[in-house]
Amino acid sequence: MKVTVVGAGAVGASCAEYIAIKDFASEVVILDIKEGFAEGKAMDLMQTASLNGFDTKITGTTGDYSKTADSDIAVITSGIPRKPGMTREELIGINAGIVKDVSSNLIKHSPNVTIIVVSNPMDTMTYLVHKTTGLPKNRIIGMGGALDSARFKYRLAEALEAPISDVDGMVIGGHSDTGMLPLTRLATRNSVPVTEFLSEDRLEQVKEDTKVGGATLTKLLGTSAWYAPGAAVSGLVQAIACDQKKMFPCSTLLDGEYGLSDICIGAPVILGKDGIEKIVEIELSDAEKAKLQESAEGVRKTNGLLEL
Ligand SMILES: NC(=O)C1=CN([C@@H]2O[C@H](COP(=O)(O)OP(=O)(O)OC[C@H]3O[C@@H](n4cnc5c(N)ncnc54)[C@H](O)[C@@H]3O)[C@@H](O)[C@H]2O)C=CC1
Ligand SMILES: O=C([O-])CC(=O)C(=O)O
Repeated sequence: MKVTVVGAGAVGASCAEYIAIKDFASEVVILDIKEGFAEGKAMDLMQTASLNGFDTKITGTTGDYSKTADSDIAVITSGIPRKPGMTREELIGINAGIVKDVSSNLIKHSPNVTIIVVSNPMDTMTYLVHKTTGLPKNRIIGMGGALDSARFKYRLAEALEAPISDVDGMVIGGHSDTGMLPLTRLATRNSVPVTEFLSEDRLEQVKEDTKVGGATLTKLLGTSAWYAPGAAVSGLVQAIACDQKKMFPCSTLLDGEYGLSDICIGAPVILGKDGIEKIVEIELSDAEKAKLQESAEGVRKTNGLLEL
C-alpha cells in the first residue's frame, strides 16, 4: 500500500506521522515544492521509526511526481492555511490553482489513485477535483466531517463532563464556520441521547463551539490546526487501505441524495477498498433538512468562484 501526501507543511507532516505510527502502509511519499522541505520532514519522521516502532518507509521529494508513481491513495494538503480573522473561503484564489495542478500531476503517475482532498475551502476543492480530473466519484473524497465530528465529541464530552470514549456524534454539511451541521439530536452517551443530559441552551453552545472549532484554533495558533486534521486524514486513509467499511462523514459528490446534486458536501459514507463504497442517507428532521440546504447554498456560492 503506497500513500502519497502532497504538502509537507503542518497538516501533511502530521498526517504522514499518524499513518506511519499506525503501521498499515508499506510506503509514504511526501511531496512539496519548497526545496528540500519534504525530504527533511521524511528524514525526521524516519528517525522516529525505531522510537515509535513502525516499518512504514517514508521518503520525501521536491516536486518529482515520478516518485509518487502507482500510489493507491493520495492526500492533497498543499496550499495556504488561513490566518486569524479569515474564512476558509478566502483561500480559494490561491488554493484552486494549486489543487488543480497537483491533482492532474498525481493522476499522470497514478491513474488508479484515490484522492483525499484536505486543502481549503475543502468542499469546493473536492468539487474542483471532480470537475477537472474525470476520476470516478467514489475515488474523490473530501476530509472535513471526520475532523468536525471529533471536535463535536470533544465539546460534547466537555459539556457532559464525561470521557470522550463515552460519546458519539456526527457533523454533516459544509466544512465552513457557518455551514456545519452538528447532529445533536442523534448524539449519544453510551447509547443514551445527549438530550437526556444537556439543556437545549447547553447543546446550542456545543453546536456553536463545534462550528467555529477551526477558527478558534486559528486564533490561538496564528495559523490553522494540524494534529486533529492529520489524525482525521489518517483515519480515512486506514479505512480505505484496510478495507474497513467504516462510516465517516466526508465531502462527496451527491447525485440526488439529501435532495442535492452536482455538489460536494459532507454526508455519511462507507469507506473501504473502493473509496466511497456507499453514501448513507439518514432521515433528517425538517429543521436539519433546511440547515443542510442552507449549507449547500453556501458551498454553491463558493463553487461559483471557480474558473471551470
Ligand atoms: N479540510 C480540513 O479539515 C483542513 C484543511 N486544512 C487546509 O490544509 C491546507 C494546508 O494547511 P497547513 O498544512 O497548515 O499549511 P502549511 O502552509 O503548513 O503547508 C502547506 C504546504 O503546501 C506546500 N505547497 C504549496 N503549493 C504546493 C504545490 N503546488 N505543490 C506541492 N506543495 C505545495 C507548501 O510549500 C507548504 O509546505 C490549508 O489549505 C488548510 O486550510 C487544514 C486543516 C484542516
Ligand atoms: O480552520 C481552518 O482553516 C482549517 C480547517 O479546516 C480546520 O481546522 O477545520
